[in-house]
Amino acid sequence: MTATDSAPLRVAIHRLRLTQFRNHPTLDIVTGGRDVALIGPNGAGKTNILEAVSMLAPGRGLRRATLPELSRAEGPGGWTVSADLEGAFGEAKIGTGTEQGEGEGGRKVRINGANAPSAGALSDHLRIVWLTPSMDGLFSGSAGDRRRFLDRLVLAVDPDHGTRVSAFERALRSRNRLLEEPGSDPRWLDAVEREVAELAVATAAARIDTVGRLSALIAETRDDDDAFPHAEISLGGWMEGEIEGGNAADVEDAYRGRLRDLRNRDRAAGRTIEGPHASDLSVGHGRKQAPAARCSTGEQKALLLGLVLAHARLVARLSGSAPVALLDEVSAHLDPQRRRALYERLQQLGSQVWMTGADPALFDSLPGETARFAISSGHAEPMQK
Ligand SMILES: Nc1ncnc2c1ncn2[C@@H]1O[C@H](COP(=O)(O)OP(=O)(O)OP(=O)(O)O)[C@@H](O)[C@H]1O
Repeated sequence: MTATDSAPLRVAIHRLRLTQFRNHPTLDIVTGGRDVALIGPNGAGKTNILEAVSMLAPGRGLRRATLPELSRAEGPGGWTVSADLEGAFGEAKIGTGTEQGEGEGGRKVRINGANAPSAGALSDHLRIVWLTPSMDGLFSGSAGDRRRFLDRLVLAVDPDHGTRVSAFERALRSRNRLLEEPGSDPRWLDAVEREVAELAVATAAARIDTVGRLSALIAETRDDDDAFPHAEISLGGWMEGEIEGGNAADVEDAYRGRLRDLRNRDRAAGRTIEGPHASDLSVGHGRKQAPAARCSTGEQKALLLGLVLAHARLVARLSGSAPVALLDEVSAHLDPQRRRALYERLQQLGSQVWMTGADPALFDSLPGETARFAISSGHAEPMQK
């Protein structure tokens, strides 16, 4: 850590309870605030537990599942996840879930026994970051996957971002529908385009803010001998360029003008072609001065880890508390030196780390005390080292 970082507070989950979540009818894990290793064969339900923890943050969780998908297929419908924490405000109890038959509606959130207005309130108590095998192809995959990855980074910093992006996507869908309707009233289109433009600029501005802060932190802490190479990141898109060079209200007006001018083209395409829903996060390998997509598989993995670590540090710096880090199957794909470097980095930050793996030996070289559990459907059996 640099001198500019005051030590972030460790916020740890001391006890996690699930009911009717994926393959777990019930589950009770007492961690004592230590790092956690979830060990078990394929299909035991390890990732499901990390996914349950990820629901203790705003947004859709680490698999982007719908709420009904989370409830146990053989169960009555509805699910809950709750946790006892020790952190920023001393002890806290937070929980979320859906009730039987209400899976399609919103999820409920409870904090210290009272209903909270939205999932955003969870961020006052806990921030969460994660790394999963599905993120491996991020740099060579679709721009949409990178946007969703970026939106997740923004959400961990700015809890309102999820609502903003959802509202923007809803407004875009309304515009696309209106364009399709023959003879739709242009005044309706004007009104919807005003909303689209406002939400588009707010979405792009929040992304630019996080990318700017993350780039600055990476530049400030960069070390060319690091096990995790530094990434060079930027956002590409018409609107992003305009916002960086000008003022948000002007960009909103300009975008509204473009939407009006391009109605016929968008009508023919059946969608709105331009806007932040078409932007891309570009990532380069700083030391090699090469686009990430052109790096080897191992280099891409190290780059992604470096990015996730830098983001965890940014979250800690901005919120004052270290995020809980969920690492799904990360150990199995790293050489022992990098594995150790990753844990040490997260420990320095103060993060409670939740890891999964099929082989207990993967966790033998971990510094610090780790609570190990043998996982099977509905059971978490404490294990000795
Ligand atoms: N809604 C659901 N209801 C019941 N079971 C489910 C539900 N969703 C997923 N499962 C089951 O959960 C199991 C997968 O759990 P999970 O992905 O957590 O496994 P894992 O222990 O991480 O395995 P791996 O090591 O292969 O990644 C599968 O057997 C799957 O069929």
